[in-house]
Amino acid sequence: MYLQKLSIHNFRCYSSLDQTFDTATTLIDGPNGSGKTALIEAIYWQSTGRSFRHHKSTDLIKHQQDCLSIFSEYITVQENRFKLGVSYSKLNKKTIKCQGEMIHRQTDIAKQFPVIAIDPGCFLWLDHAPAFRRTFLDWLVFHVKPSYLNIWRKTQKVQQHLNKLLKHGKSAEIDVWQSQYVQLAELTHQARQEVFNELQNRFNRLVKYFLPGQSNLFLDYKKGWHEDNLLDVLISRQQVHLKQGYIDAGIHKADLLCRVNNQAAQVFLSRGQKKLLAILMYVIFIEIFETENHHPPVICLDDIDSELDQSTLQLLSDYLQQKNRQLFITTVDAGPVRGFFKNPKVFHVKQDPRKGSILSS
Ligand SMILES: Nc1ncnc2c1ncn2[C@@H]1O[C@H](COP(=O)(O)OP(=O)(O)OP(=O)(O)O)[C@@H](O)[C@H]1O
Repeated sequence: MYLQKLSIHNFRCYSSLDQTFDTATTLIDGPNGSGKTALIEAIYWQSTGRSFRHHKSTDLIKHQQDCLSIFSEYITVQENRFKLGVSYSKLNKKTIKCQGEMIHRQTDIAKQFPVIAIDPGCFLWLDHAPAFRRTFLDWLVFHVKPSYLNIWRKTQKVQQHLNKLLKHGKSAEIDVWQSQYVQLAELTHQARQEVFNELQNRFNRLVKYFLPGQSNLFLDYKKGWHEDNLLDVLISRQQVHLKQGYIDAGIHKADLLCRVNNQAAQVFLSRGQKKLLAILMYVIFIEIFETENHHPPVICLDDIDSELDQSTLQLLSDYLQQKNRQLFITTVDAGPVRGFFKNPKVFHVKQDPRKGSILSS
């Protein structure tokens, strides 16, 4: 599946854009603030309903406009054409249409037209708070095990209720809810552990390939409680939990830890190595996604070249270009990076005072 046509109206700095692409890598270059990221953000937002820059959707509407819309045409491996249109107005009204039919759930679109974005926020994978890596792991588990979403939601609900009881000191009910929480937390942990094992295998393989000098780099999964039995932990800490009004051990404390020689990797690795490692985590996600879904997602990589040296860039671009993946890559200057890709299509973005951002080849 690849994105062949894209029309953007009133999305951030774009008033109107109509562009066709092919399966070759698309390099988008231009000065700071010209609209490179906004272009891949539009592709990502249309599929997922979210911006990777964590802004409210209303911020995406071009200033002084009331509504944005994005139309695209995807071509499947069997050469079938799918027309997709998403519009969003300041009144929070969103309309999604596929082949002219109204679609009510964004997740149906995200599944059918998957787009994965790797942006500078992702590059801080190691430096982010644990919640970021936990969400990353959960995101991976949701894709591998669709039933996980249900378990995860139930666990969150029971945990919220348990915390409410602790806050109001309702000790009589706590035991029952604690046991229920432990059962669900164990299921959540098991699913995370299984997917983590797969993640770890792939991580070890990719580190050997991309960072051969870092043979002491290890990825670990912390489940969120220290002892084997979570119930024992909750019972022994109940007085503390009653005092603070919440449990401090459980699935909300899980994390992925990366170590070099038993030292936290984030304090040891260079900025470029940390960026590469972060990209590798998303490469693993892409690989696992492809294994589960049998087709590659569209990959958007923002600001690829900063902090990566030439040989790393070559390795990475060779790796990403396998399996007919469609890549959209932004860079301030395509000149030095175009040689890393097979016949890339280069587009230049610039701001026009009247028309907003415009694209030229
Ligand atoms: N809702 C909006 N309406 C109009 N313009 C906007 C809106 N939101 C953001 N912009 C502008 O869009 C422009 C493009 O931003 P974008 O992040 O895409 O630039 P970029 O080319 O990726 O820059 P950099 O190289 O610095 O990362 C910016 O100048 C920004 O001020």
